[in-house]
Amino acid sequence: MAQSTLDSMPGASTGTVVVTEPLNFWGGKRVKPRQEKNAEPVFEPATGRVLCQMVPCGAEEVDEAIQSAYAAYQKWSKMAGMERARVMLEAARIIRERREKIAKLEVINNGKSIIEALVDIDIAWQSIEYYAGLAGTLAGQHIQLPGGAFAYTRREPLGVCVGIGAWNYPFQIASWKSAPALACGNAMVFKPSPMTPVTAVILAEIYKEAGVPDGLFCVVQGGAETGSLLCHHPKVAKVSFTGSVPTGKKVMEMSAKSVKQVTLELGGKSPLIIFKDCELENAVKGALMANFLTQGEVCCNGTRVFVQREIMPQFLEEVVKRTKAIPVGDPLLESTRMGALISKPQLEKVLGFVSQAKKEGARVLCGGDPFVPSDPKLKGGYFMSPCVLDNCRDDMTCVKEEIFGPVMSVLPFDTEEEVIKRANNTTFGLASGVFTRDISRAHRVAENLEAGTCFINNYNISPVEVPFGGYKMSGFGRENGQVTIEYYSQLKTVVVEMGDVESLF
Ligand SMILES: NC(=O)C1=CN([C@@H]2O[C@H](COP(=O)(O)OP(=O)(O)OC[C@H]3O[C@@H](n4cnc5c(N)ncnc54)[C@H](O)[C@@H]3O)[C@@H](O)[C@H]2O)C=CC1
Ligand SMILES: C[N+](C)(C)CCCC(=O)O
Repeated sequence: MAQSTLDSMPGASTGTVVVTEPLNFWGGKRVKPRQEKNAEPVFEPATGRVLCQMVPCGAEEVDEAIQSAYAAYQKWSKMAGMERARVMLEAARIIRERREKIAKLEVINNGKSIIEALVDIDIAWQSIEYYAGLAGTLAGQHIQLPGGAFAYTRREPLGVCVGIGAWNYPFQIASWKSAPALACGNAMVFKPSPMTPVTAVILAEIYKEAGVPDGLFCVVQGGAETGSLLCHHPKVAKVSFTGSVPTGKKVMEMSAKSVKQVTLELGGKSPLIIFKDCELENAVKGALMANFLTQGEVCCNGTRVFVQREIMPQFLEEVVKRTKAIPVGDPLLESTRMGALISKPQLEKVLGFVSQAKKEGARVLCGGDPFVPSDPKLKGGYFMSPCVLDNCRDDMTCVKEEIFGPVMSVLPFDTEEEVIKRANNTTFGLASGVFTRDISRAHRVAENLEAGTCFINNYNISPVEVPFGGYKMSGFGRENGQVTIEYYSQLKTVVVEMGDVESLF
């Protein structure tokens, strides 16, 4: 049953797959929803067809999943880091072996191109492999005290952690959250976005197959209500959330009631600054990478592209030429470079941003329209042509708000000082980028930008060794890199007396 969705993948094409297996997972197996009455249809973005039903978990189901995670945590946390590492390495190996099938299912549910989904799945197993490597290195400190006394610290897990995911990187987000959690000895209950429910449960099955105790990685389906049940549950020690700023604030508020730790990966409106001394072809490629991955539905996208005035004409000519050449269409074809947006409302929202931009005086240099591919089966898909906006000003809606679609806003600038001020004039602070051949300038700009990441002469690469996370309202806490161990563990201090107690009483 479990394997059957994946097993049907090799021959699957767009418009053919229906998922009927239960999508919840706890106690080491898939679990049928208790009542189907609140089922919501899940759509295949490339066709608009119903892919499956998502049935939200209620309070009893959430509690069952958390209890099962807690039981697994008690076993897993007692194992040596090296033993946990071995299981995690096996999980990474299985994902690598099934990468094509998992990527295909991800495409069918998310709409992104297969070429990107394969990279996503690779980054997912790499993250599990990376944290497996760290699991055996967790250690404390030994501190000498007077009179032979000493103290030592232990790095201990938190307990049951909750992961709440967005729909743009469904499998990758589940892996990025569970890998450091599991490496530290925690269990995780993961809730995917209700729009992309089908691949998290595949990860749960793979962890099980690799040998984790039953319940260690659970999946509960649902939306806001299920999410808030998770954030309120007394047995949950931490919530790691990826999504929008308004929901992130609610998650933090709910978690505060029982003092749960929180990691928030929220939205952005990141600046990409292109100086006239850049290598122009690389800067243009960087701008495309910064805006058009996953149909522009990426939180760290560099959607405010500041271009130094002297090179604006050449930049625009090249960026428009390349944007017009992006093959949009069937996301399962290897030649496709842009697939369908996640949903009809999201498509309408993004097109709404483009028409608002026009009203406010922006000029559409290309794209920004609904796109109907010639293949009849894609007629109901949520496609649009990637868009470049010129004549933008800092006060325009398209420059201030996160669009989450394939829309690049280009803004001219004159001086470094001016562009830093304008780049930082936002409540977001997730990422940033700079293209220049002047190395001092590159590092000076990186220092002065208020963002959790700055890419120099590239954009949107995400090696798992490198920490990722926001400044300002883009959130706090980090994912990936060594530092994330600190966000999934706590330090215990043990103080040891070797002599007599000197009592004041
Ligand atoms: N930073 C990022 O990676 C992402 C940002 N976004 C932004 O958010 C916008 C809306 O997308 P949504 O998927 O609706 O984002 P969202 O922030 O509403 O949802 C993200 C996750 O939180 C869950 N959730 C919703 N309400 C909750 C609550 N009250 N308590 C606990 N969990 C809750 C959702 O079910 C989903 O799993 C997008 O248009 C985009 O601007 C969306 C997805 C990813
Ligand atoms: C993989 N990467 C860097 C393109 C995006 C990851 C952040 C997100 O969830 O949007």
